[in-house]
Amino acid sequence: MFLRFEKVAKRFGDTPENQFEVFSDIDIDIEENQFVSILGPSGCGKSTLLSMVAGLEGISSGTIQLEGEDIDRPGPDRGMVFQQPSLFPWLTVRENVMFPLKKNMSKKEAQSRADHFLKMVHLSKFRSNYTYELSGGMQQRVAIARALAMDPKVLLMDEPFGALDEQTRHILHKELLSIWEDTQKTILFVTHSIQEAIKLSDRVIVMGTRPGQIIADFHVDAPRPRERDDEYVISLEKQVMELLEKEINKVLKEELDDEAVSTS
Ligand SMILES: Nc1ncnc2c1ncn2[C@@H]1O[C@H](COP(=O)(O)OP(=O)(O)OP(=O)(O)O)[C@@H](O)[C@H]1O
Repeated sequence: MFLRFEKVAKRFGDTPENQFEVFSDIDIDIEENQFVSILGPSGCGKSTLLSMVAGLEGISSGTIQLEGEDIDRPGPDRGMVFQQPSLFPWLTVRENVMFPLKKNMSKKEAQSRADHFLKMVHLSKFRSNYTYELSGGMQQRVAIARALAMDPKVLLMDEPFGALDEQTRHILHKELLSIWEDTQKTILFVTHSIQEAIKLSDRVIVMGTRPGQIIADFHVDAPRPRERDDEYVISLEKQVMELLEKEINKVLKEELDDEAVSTS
């Protein structure tokens, strides 16, 4: 299997008294080139799971393997895109994309690689601009180009379009799908949007909470581009919504109960 999660658990806290388990027994098998989204109520551990694949967060027990190798640290085979593009404002667009490349190749090679990926995200004209001169959507495209330029095997995206307006998000959905088709990357994509997950992905994994676990794994069996008024899409949206609503209500109820105890 290309990317395999086996009995993965995450606990925070360093003493038995303050330890809490975000999730346990997470098993997921992801094939190469698959586009997989992860949905779930706030706090169920979506970002933590992605950070563990990135090697930024330790694994408490279980294993995550990429092509049979245990993941235990960050590496160039995994590229991450966050909700905030986190670019260097003192560098130009091109220099931002070149930045992580310079360690492994000559300046000339890094430049030509950066230009290739800036073309892919339609930002060639802006390569000499500073990133603060760009809109939020354009900055996110720079972050995507930067992650792709490292030629990772897996692209990890944590709510990459969450802070963007609907129109920009729509454009970037189209761009991301076209990049995915061209580059054949495996994508793991965290989102809060059911529509976004169904529109983009081959699979939609739904996480529940308390305890964190996988409660559903939908294979989206519809050709792209997917229209929102397509009957299949509507029915899948409804199924996912019902599941998520139950989980969100569970979280709300626990939070209200906790509040009642702490104020009584
Ligand atoms: N470094 C940390 N130390 C302690 N607890 C943490 C740490 N990082 C995350 N948590 C906790 O772990 C749980 C899962 O957090 P995480 O951010 O992964 O959830 P999420 O599903 O991505 O949430 P959201 O949808 O709101 O972004 C939360 O209760 C959070 O408070």
